[in-house]
Amino acid sequence: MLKLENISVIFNKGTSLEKVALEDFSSTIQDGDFITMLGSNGAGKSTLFNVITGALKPAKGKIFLDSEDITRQKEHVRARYIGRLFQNPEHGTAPHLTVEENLALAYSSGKYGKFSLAVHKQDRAYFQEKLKTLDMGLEDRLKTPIGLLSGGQRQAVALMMAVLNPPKILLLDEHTAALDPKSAQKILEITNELIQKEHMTALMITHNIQDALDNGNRLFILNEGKLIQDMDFAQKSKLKPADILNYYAV
Ligand SMILES: Nc1ncnc2c1ncn2[C@@H]1O[C@H](COP(=O)(O)OP(=O)(O)OP(=O)(O)O)[C@@H](O)[C@H]1O
Repeated sequence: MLKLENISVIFNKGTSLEKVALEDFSSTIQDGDFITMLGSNGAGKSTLFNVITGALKPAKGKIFLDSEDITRQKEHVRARYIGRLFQNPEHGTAPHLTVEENLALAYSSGKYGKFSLAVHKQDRAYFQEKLKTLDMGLEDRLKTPIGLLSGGQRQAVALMMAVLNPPKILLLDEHTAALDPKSAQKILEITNELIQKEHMTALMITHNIQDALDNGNRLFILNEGKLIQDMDFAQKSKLKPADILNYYAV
């Protein structure tokens, strides 16, 4: 369980550029929840992710993981149980390193406690087996520099890197937005499969209303730093994209 209690984030406090990015944000996220998140540009969605990962310290409020207060816990410590994927598949992968070296980097940090490019024989077999489940032929591209892959292929590897040591919490920050519709659909399918198989708790930011309605068991809508809607599966299942538009800032 991840509990956010009265979280506020204020940028440039006390200056003419002061911006309240999150205001008294509270929510309890249950284990196994897959929450899709919508909201206007600047609503505070990425800020919320930054608070969860520890990249940003809130001005006010507390975060609990189960019963542990992690508000002051450093980002690198939280990285052991939080995975994050970004819009741009280039973010989080090293273009000049091969597919297997990128996977080794991600895997070694969790398994051996330090980053290493060395690809152990048994790990190579494990990477191949994992890539095969993507059904994109990537198991035959282990020696290809990742920068030579297409955006969709690269995002699939990035997703695999994020879950090689399955995190408790997976944060998806518009991770299909830069992909063509077919690749985006494929990555979403794989995302759903991995979340279920590894029993992860996930939050997914998207600007695609249909994707927000079709995926997950819960929907957050943010506006001006506040959680203005928190819908369960039954509530969101009744909605059509047009209904959601009413919640956007004009
Ligand atoms: N480092 C920062 N310094 C100052 N202001 C910031 C900073 N980061 C975010 N903001 C501001 O905080 C507000 C929330 O930004 P945030 O990136 O969380 O929005 P978002 O909902 O993710 O938007 P988008 O959909 O455009 O990605 C915005 O007004 C943004 O300009």
